[in-house]
Amino acid sequence: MSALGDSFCGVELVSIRECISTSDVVIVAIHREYFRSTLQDVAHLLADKVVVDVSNRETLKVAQSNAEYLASILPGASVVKAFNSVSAFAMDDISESGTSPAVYVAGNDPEAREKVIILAQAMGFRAVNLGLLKASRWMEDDLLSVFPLWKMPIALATAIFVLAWVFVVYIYFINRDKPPYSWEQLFMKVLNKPVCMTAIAMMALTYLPGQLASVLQIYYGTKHRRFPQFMDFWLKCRKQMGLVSFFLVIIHAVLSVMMISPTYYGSWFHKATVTVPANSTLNSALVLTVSKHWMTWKGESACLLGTLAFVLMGVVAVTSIRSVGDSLNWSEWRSVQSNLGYIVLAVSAAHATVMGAQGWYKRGFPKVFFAVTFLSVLLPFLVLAMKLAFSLPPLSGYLRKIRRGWEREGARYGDLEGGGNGQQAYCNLPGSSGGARQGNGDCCGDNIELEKSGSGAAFGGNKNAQVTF
Ligand SMILES: NC(=O)C1=CN([C@@H]2O[C@H](COP(=O)(O)OP(=O)(O)OC[C@H]3O[C@@H](n4cnc5c(N)ncnc54)[C@H](OP(=O)(O)O)[C@@H]3O)[C@@H](O)[C@H]2O)C=CC1
Ligand SMILES: [Fe+3]
Repeated sequence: MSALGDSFCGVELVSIRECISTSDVVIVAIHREYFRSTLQDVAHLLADKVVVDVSNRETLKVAQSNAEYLASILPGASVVKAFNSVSAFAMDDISESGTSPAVYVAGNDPEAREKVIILAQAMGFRAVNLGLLKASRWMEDDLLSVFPLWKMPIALATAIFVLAWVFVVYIYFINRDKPPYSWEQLFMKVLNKPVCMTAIAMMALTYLPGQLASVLQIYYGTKHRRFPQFMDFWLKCRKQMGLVSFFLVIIHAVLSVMMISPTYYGSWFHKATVTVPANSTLNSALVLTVSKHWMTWKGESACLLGTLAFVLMGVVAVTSIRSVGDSLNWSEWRSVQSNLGYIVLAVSAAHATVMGAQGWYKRGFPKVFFAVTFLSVLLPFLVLAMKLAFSLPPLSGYLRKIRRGWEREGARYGDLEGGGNGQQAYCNLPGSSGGARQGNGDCCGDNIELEKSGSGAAFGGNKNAQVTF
């Protein structure tokens, strides 16, 4: 061993027994399958020591985490789960990167946990105390799931897009004797419509669960009841849904700008007409100069509203980046994520309304339901109407009371332990909405107390995701 030790850059190589006898904190850096064979003979030596499990699993959702399994092999030791989310590369890199990655720490013995937190901080990491060892299940699961919060928003956006595309093709190509567009326009002009419909629908769906949560809180008469599981998940995905919407808005804006011309947007431009007098006799060639293709009020206002929506949505999206969000205080973050978010939704709906309103009037009921712009604004206006209703008395005051802990007589508590996201055992998990029981009903997080475990504002996810208590 001493011969080998020279090649370990000053790290002393000793036997397991010697290592244990000379250390207060022992880091077990072996794979789970070797825990028992390696450690059961020295379990008595590890009694009263802090044993750190850094291992990871290969399968999701097991009844017992690696750390809990280790604790069962070492009953006398204080097992703490930590460092499993930090790769060997990150360990090496931390001194140069200038950043401090998070190390999550969980263990049943608070003193042992504190020791490991101090150790992690001394190594340059940002330690996050996750509480009891049960949280190690989440710590191990988390590394195995790939973009868990993106799957639903992307699947939903794809489904809406496909439906919208089929609808657009039907109303413009199949349901018309003389299609208004050529098949050559399928790639931009026609495609841009379902893109726009999907973008605005996703934007509305980002803010809808916050409003539905308000409905549920009023119905329950208390905030101390979990939301249904799908609501909890929906609330958690709002950031991803908002970003999916933003990416679609970028595509819509670029496609629209490329097509802006009287040929593509006839009603946005004044017609340039040349009148040849009926009795004129032309002795020379007639020269027609067609100019003055400036936009009508409709074209200009639609462009203005579209640009405003795009830029403001960019601001909301940028503040959803954690490092940017962290630089804002609570009020600033809330103003952007909630108030500005609803303004973006309203401006986007106004953009589509300006473009379509004349057409809706001409079509009349029920043909108006075949108008792309009309269908696009239904959901946004529903969400905005709900937001308005919950922001005005008497509902605003009633909701505020509920969110500050007041409970209606005969409040519907439901099954407190059922539902939720199954993560309630470890309430302060990063990125979790902490179970829907305290889930913040409102996108805007009207209630700061809720934010500790609440789901934060719509787009930004959970501002206080890293809060530990
Ligand atoms: N590598 C990484 O970036 C990260 C790793 N982890 C976790 O750390 C642990 C170690 O990972 P890593 O170092 O990459 O893996 P390695 O395979 O490189 O190392 C495994 C270690 O386990 C020992 N070992 C192998 N077989 C046995 C056995 N039969 N009995 C006893 N000990 C044995 C090895 O000892 P020997 O040298 O004598 O063969 C070696 O020290 C794993 O649980 C992993 O999940 C966690 C986060 C990041
Ligand atoms: Fe548009």
